[in-house]
Amino acid sequence: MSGLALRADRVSLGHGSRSVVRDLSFEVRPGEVFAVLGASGCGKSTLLRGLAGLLPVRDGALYADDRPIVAPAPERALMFQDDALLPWRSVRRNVELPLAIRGLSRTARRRRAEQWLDRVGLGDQADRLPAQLSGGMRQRVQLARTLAGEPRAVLMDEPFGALDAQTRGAMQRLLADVLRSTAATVVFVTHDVDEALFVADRVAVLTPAGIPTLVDVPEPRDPATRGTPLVREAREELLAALFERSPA
Ligand SMILES: Nc1ncnc2c1ncn2[C@@H]1O[C@H](COP(=O)(O)OP(=O)(O)OP(=O)(O)O)[C@@H](O)[C@H]1O
Repeated sequence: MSGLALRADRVSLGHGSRSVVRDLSFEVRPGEVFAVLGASGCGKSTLLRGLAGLLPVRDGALYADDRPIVAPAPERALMFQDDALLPWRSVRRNVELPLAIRGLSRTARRRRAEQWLDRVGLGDQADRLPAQLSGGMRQRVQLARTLAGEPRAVLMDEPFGALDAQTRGAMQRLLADVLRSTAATVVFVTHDVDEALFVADRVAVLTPAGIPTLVDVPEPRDPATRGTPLVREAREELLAALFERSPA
């Protein structure tokens, strides 16, 4: 399984009569973790829905491996901030859901769900209901469910936005860890510059002009490099792009 190459070619997206994203172009390389930052309301979620195939493009095009994206597909999985688990199904049966859709046998589904729950540290919670878990644990179940389906691209919309700082840090480290074992391409929308600098290989700041500012992350997903001069420099660059000013 290889990660999908994703591409926006002068794409415009919107809601009703209103265009939100205009003339936007960028490429995400296979297997890359690509974070998207931008002012509130600039269209980050709209872009993610477009990449998921949930929102038709108005102009230009979005591509997955050079095929135009026109509808949702299991190879592109979306993970939200909101708790999207089914409350009446046990944790294990929630993780089994994408596997059932893919037609895996009952035994294979169960085995794969249990493996993924182990990987996110919830092997002993499989029989509980989502309401019996904390918010952080529920996000771990969502992560397991998203990755268990072996998508070639994972589209994450502020997945840790609702968590407290400590749980959020733990989730970022867990994500970095589990991504090592998948080849999936990840597009990660966040408000948090430091989160982007930790989880991503490259960060895009959406600007109204359509050409995002792109910043390479030095030593991604290595907690030891947080705060090093190179990372501080990348941080300054991102903040400058976000606030549309030149670096000091
Ligand atoms: N379903 C919808 N119908 C109508 N307008 C919408 C819809 N979803 C989003 N919008 C509008 O589109 C604009 C962009 O919204 P979007 O959620 O994509 O921005 P965002 O950058 O993700 O914002 P935030 O950082 O605050 O989450 C906003 O003005 C929003 O009100």
